[in-house]
Amino acid sequence: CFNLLRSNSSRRKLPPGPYPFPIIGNALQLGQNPHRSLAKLSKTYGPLISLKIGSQTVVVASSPEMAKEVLLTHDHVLSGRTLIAAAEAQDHNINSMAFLPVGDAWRKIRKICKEQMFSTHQLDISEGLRRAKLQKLRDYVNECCVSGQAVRIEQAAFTTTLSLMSSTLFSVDFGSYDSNSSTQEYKEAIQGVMDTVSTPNLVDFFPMLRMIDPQGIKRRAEICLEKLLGIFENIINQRLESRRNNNNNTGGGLPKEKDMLEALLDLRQGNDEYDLSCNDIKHLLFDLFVAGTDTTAVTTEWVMTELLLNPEIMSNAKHELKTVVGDNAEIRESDLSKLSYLQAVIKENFRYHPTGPVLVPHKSETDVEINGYIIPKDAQILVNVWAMGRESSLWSNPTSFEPERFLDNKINMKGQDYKLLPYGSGRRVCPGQPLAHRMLHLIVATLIHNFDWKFEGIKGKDVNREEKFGMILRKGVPLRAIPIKI
Ligand code: HEM
Repeated sequence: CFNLLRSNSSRRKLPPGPYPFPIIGNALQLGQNPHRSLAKLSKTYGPLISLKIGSQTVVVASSPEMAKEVLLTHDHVLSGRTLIAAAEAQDHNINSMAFLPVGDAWRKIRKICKEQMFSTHQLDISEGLRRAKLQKLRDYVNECCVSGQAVRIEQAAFTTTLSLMSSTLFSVDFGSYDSNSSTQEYKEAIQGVMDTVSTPNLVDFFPMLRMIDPQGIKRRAEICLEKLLGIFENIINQRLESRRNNNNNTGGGLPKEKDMLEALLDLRQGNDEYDLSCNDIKHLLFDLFVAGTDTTAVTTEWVMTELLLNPEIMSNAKHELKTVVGDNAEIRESDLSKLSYLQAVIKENFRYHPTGPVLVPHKSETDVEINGYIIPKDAQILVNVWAMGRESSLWSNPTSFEPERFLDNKINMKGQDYKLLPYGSGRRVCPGQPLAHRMLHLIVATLIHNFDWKFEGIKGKDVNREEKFGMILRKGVPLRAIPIKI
């Protein structure tokens, strides 16, 4: 009885929201597209709402003001992560930057990422590793031109990001455009991990089911994580071996790799502040690899879809590339800052098709008061950036793709403009953004500077903007397009 009274009184102070059904709470109200259902609910109940999913309280912020409250004003207590069963596979949760609570271990990894791995200096010295991989993309699309074959854009973008990421991280090329190659295996493992962390798991909402794992999600996660972590362990061991051999070779060994693994291993020497164990490095490579590959590939597919659906915008972007890059097939990373129209296209894409529609869920570490409402300790916090991108009070013609809206303003994507937050903001902001920015612009620029594109099939019939919800918002129907050599 005491508990009942308590839950009723705390319910009164919670942000408003639909009344929860017993046991399941509001689960059925979320449907296939929770980002859209939550956007609708926020129209009824306001920009800060609360729901119950099983035993979990979920709070959703859907306006720039509420996003700022969550990600800036109260960021220090709202930057936790809800522990989900899938993340416990291979003890990843206790080693992972993406799942560790904000504390010393997490801070150390973030500092290394910011200052050492994703610094402009480190990215500049690893540029050469990426250049050759874009040549491979051009070669592949050229072959498709010759054979008149359509390119499955998400597949090609995935292979390219896999190639760019594995080269940047440890100078091994995992990406091959040959459909029978091991690329498919990596893809399955990476997307397997993404699926296991995105699929709503009953266990996470009804903890008493933990032992049973009724959907088998934890078991699947164990398989995918074991596979990828095993690959990274081998790569680290081989690199340690070759560093030892190089040190023993007094006549000057092989030139040092310029990749991030080498930078991480160099840092360990006599530097406690940056000292990560091999186990830490293995889990870090895993996080970067999984968080960086699929996100960038899916975003590329959305950008290409919009460019194909909007021929005038495609033509403007091509014209800018011709002016800045000239007839060179190769786009240099130093060209990117001069491509303001292309940058506007990518921003507009993030507004319209944010890759993480509700960011990655945060968790409140204590009770917090926002706008007179209590966000209880351990609540899951979502920021519905998808809803903000479609809000007509924030954007004119929100359902129309208009990169021009970003040409005359200084809105950036670094987390300072709360109406455009594709990488989040505050303590948990995406650490890989500087690399993502380069990869994304390079892949799109390479595809459109060197080729014309036309839809396979009839425009409008086969190509649409249907979405498939998950931690990443995928295209419902994959884009296939036919390249034409310019
Ligand atoms: C289009 C590309 C990308 C997008 C849209 C994106 C977006 C995001 C978002 C929204 C978050 C969650 C922020 C939050 O919790 O509030 C995040 C976290 C993260 N991202 Fe990215 N990301 C991208 C690419 C990358 C790349 C290339 C890497 C690494 C190489 C990366 C590594 C990470 C990691 C490790 C986290 C978790 C950080 C933490 O919890 O402390 N991401 N990203």
